[in-house]
Amino acid sequence: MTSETLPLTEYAVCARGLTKSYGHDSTRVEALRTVDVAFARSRFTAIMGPSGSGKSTLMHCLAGLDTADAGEIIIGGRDLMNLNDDELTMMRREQIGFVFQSFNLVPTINAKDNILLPLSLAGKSHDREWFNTVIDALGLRDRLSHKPHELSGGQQQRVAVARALLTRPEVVFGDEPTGNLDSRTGAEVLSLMRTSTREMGQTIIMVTHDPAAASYADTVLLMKDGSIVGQLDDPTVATVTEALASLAE
Ligand SMILES: Nc1ncnc2c1ncn2[C@@H]1O[C@H](COP(=O)(O)OP(=O)(O)OP(=O)(O)O)[C@@H](O)[C@H]1O
Repeated sequence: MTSETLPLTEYAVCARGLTKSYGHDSTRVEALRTVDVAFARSRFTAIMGPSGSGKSTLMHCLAGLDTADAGEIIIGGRDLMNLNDDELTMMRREQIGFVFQSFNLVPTINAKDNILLPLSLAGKSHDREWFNTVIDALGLRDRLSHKPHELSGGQQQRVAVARALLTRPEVVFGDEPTGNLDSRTGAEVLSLMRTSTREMGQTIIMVTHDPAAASYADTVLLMKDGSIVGQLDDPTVATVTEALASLAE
């Protein structure tokens, strides 16, 4: 998925020359080694690789949750690396959606208010038609008045997905979004995420260790030692498992 194959405007997220290291001298770890990567719009991409290969660092830098040492990260036509703290906060609120393993819902408010929270924080009203489309696609209509503890894990994660989709962000980042769900519920959430790319044009980038989860993506990017070392299109559990095994050799 190099940025040479499509015009730059076709990419939701583009990064060039991304480097990030932790520690100093003998404890120095190069978590990202000059990574160039571009994520086409309306695609579902999974990032995989052995433990310590730099997946989370890459995702956190792309999402503006961590700062790279050098490079460019273009989202919605703006370079994240040049934004001040306030601009970055606005960018994360408006252009970026998040779905975490631990759902991260506010326990004291109901599902509807959780879904609307990013817009409420930005002082914006919601587009009712889009809200209805999202909650119907995610099967949440009869759960809106429930608080998170009154919902199953899968329902809570669907609320988190709805919250991420509601601002129509440039990109939704998922960090092991089905890591806390049983396999059937996880499959349900992943197919809804895939539907959002196909039917709503959403771009999704997900870090996962699970070949079954990755098989829902359009593309798998493979990382090793802080670099992207391969790509699998139309992945299946078998091709992902084989690719991961060959990375471990
Ligand atoms: N805060 C930190 N301080 C020091 N080193 C770190 C820190 N965060 C990550 N690293 C190191 O950077 C490298 C990449 O870590 P990262 O968490 O991005 O890998 P990962 O592929 O997401 O791993 P995992 O699959 O285990 O979650 C690893 O060697 C890790 O030990």
